[in-house]
Amino acid sequence: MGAVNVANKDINVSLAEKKPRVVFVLGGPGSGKGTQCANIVEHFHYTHLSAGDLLRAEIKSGSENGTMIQNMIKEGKIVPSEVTIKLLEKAMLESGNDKFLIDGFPRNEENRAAFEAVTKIEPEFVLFFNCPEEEMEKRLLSRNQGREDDNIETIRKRFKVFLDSSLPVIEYYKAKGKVREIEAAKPIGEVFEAVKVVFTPKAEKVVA
Ligand SMILES: Nc1ncnc2c1ncn2[C@@H]1O[C@H](COP(=O)(O)OP(=O)(O)O)[C@@H](O)[C@H]1O
Ligand SMILES: Nc1ccn([C@@H]2O[C@H](COP(=O)(O)OP(=O)(O)O)[C@@H](O)[C@H]2O)c(=O)n1
Ligand SMILES: [Mg+2]
Repeated sequence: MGAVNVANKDINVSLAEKKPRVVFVLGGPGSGKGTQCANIVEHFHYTHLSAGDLLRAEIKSGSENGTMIQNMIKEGKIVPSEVTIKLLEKAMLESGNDKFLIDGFPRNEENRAAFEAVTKIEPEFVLFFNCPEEEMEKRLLSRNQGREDDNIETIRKRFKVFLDSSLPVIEYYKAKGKVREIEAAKPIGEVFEAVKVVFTPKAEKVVA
């Protein structure tokens, strides 16, 4: 235990020193977070860290937390932030980059407060993909990535968790003027046009 704590403290200290730039990418399940993050990486050279992908990799790695994470994902529940934040911190340090898209995190108040307390990082802004449930449901049911949570029963639970726990986090950042909202129920290219505007520096926008 002692060694683990020392290692975590070191990670927190070196992340705080690096002061990475962070954009949180939020939106309901199937709103297009992962798809748009891939486009943003290509054009704006951020490193994409999906909390869900990191948790799924942790299950595959055979970690001692694997079974707990797998059960929570199957139920659409949010994994304790201690687990998710450790994975995010490790990935940030290993990447060597200094700007990150953190996709699917923070998903509840506990995620948000713990990340802030542990890393001392405030997001530059929050990119919020707003999409009607009906459209998200259609997309998830045809995603075809073999995910154990893309079935109608789990999807309904994830929608409820989004409304009850994740929307309040978006409201929290709205009150701070940090939310950049995108209408996500359009074709992928059109959504990305709106995303580009958010990421393009203001001076360049005037010239263009
Ligand atoms: N604008 C869009 N229009 C139609 N389908 C989309 C759009 N954006 C993403 N998709 C598809 O919807 C599914 C969910 O997208 P994904 O990016 O994985 O969303 P999220 O990460 O928010 O759950 C994927 O199969 C993806 O190809
Ligand atoms: N911050 C997070 C992100 C995801 N997760 C879990 O991982 C699942 C899938 O997350 P995801 O971001 O890959 O899902 P999508 O919104 O991309 O469809 C969630 O339903 C949660 O069970 C979590 O517990 N905590
Ligand atoms: Mg995703």
